[in-house]
Amino acid sequence: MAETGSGQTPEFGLDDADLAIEPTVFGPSAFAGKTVLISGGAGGIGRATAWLMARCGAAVVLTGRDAAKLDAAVATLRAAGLDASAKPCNVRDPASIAALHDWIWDEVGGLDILVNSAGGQFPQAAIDFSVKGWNAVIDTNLNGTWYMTQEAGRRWRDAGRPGSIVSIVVVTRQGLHGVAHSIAARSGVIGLTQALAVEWAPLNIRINCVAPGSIETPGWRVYDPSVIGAYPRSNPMMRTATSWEVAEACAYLSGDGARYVTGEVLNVAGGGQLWGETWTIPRPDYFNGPGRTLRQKDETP
Ligand SMILES: CCCCCCCCCCC/C=C/C(=O)SCCNC(=O)CCNC(=O)[C@H](O)C(C)(C)COP(=O)(O)OP(=O)(O)OC[C@H]1O[C@@H](n2cnc3c(N)ncnc32)[C@H](O)[C@@H]1OP(=O)(O)O
Ligand SMILES: NC(=O)C1=CN([C@@H]2O[C@H](COP(=O)(O)OP(=O)(O)OC[C@H]3O[C@@H](n4cnc5c(N)ncnc54)[C@H](OP(=O)(O)O)[C@@H]3O)[C@@H](O)[C@H]2O)C=CC1
Repeated sequence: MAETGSGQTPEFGLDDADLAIEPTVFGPSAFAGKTVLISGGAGGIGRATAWLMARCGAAVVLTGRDAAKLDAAVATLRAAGLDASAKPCNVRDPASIAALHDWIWDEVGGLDILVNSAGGQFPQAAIDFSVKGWNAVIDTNLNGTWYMTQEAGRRWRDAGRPGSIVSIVVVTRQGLHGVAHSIAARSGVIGLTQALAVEWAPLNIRINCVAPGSIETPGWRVYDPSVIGAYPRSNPMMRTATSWEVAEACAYLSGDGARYVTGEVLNVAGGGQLWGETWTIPRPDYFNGPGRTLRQKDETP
């Protein structure tokens, strides 16, 4: 784990020095002339996506709540000769999203691609969720993604320009436990994506999701080391992955290579979506027993 250009040492994941040189399948002008807005752009996956697309010629605009974190990320991108800027915004606040888009359309010259990577949750047994905790996760991941998506869609419609959106979700169908609030929110984002893929096709707007598996990023700080230790075994490839591996999926789906793809969820999870279960809290004892045969069905597990 190395120092970031911002002087911060991330606990997990690639730093800016890594992101500046990671090899990519995309050519240096794959995103030339494109402006890409990335929420969560100073976080793990968002930052990797910013580096990848900027290295491929895009003007990247980062957003998130923490202005200092954004400024540091932009400084290292610019120091590498890349086109980057930032403006803080809370995705839970539609007014701050409108202000961000005003700035992008007035000062940056418009938008081509939106990557919704702002998000997260905390690990907790669902039965213990507080109302505030539930609302924080739903508001960030479902409402926040919707507010950002709707604002981008309206601007593209009004400008008569095409657009492309990629929203980062989680693998909802199988195997991720201890984050039921997030599964609920992300299932909403996936349903929204499928609905909008149809409604917005006439507007020439494509919309897709990427569902990452175990990706080492600073966001992992909220998980207990004992559960993080099991993440390499959360998929048949038996490893965790880098934010770069998710960034390449975002670049594919948002770019011209996916021009006939809309309404999809691309799992970038090493096959984890077909595998066993993963816990973000310690696995309850109930699931650690041998299980019961039919003859034993009335016994305590
Ligand atoms: C099947 C294949 C899949 C395999 C996958 C395998 C491995 C998966 C790895 C884990 C899965 C996902 C990982 C990630 O997504 S990591 C990257 C994302 N980053 C984060 O999650 C960072 C932390 N989360 C956040 O910052 C969230 O955005 C959050 C919504 C929690 C932040 O909101 P806010 O800033 O408003 O948070 P507050 O601190 O103000 O809290 C608001 C209330 O929320 C409750 N809360 C918060 N934290 C906890 C906690 N740790 N425990 C219990 N409750 C919590 C609480 O009510 C807060 O209010 P109070 O502070 O007043 O009590
Ligand atoms: N890492 C993993 O293993 C996995 C991650 N994911 C998902 O991928 C996405 C990116 O995660 P990752 O990069 O790992 O996590 P990080 O925590 O590193 O990045 C998330 C970013 O979201 C921003 N953010 C959070 N809340 C808000 C808000 N209300 N408004 C604006 N920005 C906000 C944060 O910036 P700031 O604090 O400045 O607001 C932060 O930089 C998340 O949705 C995450 O849940 C899904 C599956 C697995």
